[in-house]
Amino acid sequence: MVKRGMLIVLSGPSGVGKGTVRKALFDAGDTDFQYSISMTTRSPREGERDGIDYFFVSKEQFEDNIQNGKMLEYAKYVYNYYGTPIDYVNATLDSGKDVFLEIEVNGAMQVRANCPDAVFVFLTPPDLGELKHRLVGRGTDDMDIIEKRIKTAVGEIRMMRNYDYAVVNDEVQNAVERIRSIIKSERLRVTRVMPEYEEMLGDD
Ligand SMILES: Nc1ncnc2c1ncn2[C@@H]1O[C@H](COP(=O)(O)OP(=O)(O)OP(=O)(O)O)[C@@H](O)[C@H]1O
Ligand SMILES: Nc1nc2c(ncn2[C@@H]2O[C@H](COP(=O)(O)O)[C@@H](O)[C@H]2O)c(=O)[nH]1
Repeated sequence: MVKRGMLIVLSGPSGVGKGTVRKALFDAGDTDFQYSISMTTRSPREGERDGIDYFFVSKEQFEDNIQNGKMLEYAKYVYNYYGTPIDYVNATLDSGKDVFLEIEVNGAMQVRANCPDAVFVFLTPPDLGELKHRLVGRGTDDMDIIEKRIKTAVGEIRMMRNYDYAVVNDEVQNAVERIRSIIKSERLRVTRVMPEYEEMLGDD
């Protein structure tokens, strides 16, 4: 029987650096996670491509997907829907591959309720001043949206207590190393390793 893959969920406020850290981790090439592309009703930013950065859909299409049970989780975040298509995640985990989700906190808590074996990592900024600096520096959002994202961030950081691990993104490489060591120890979790021994020992 194929051993089901590991599901890792990376959350943290907008602008903390989730995408940057995830790309650095993937680019290093020593982990083999499959990135789950999210669906959103947000308009594409300059340079973003449909089916690569997100699946960009209308509000009606997104709500249809919710009604038809096609989302593993979803949330409304600063005027738009964001969510994880369920079929890709299930098919990939069933094939034995590991899956990486990069999502906000309300969606992550839905995953927590439905996927107890998943690993939950919260990426934190060194402080709120630095978070704002990163959001402004990224140059993708108007100032009123940035203010809303910062305001939302305060509540999101309070949710950190519901995660398994907290990782500070001070330097990208440090954050990557911390996540790498979390993955390494999670692979040794007894509940993940035990089924192999149960198979080896048989029924007695
Ligand atoms: N450790 C870091 N030090 C300084 N700048 C960083 C660091 N990590 C990321 N950044 C910068 O912060 C900005 C936001 O990063 P990124 O887009 O990866 O955040 P995010 O958490 O994925 O945001 P969102 O949730 O909105 O997609 C980018 O300009 C990125 O280059
Ligand atoms: N609950 C979910 N949140 C998601 C998903 N994909 C992205 N996100 C989060 O939304 C905000 C805003 O993203 P942005 O691209 O507009 O900056 C950010 O926190 C993302 O992590 C998802 O599938 N589900």
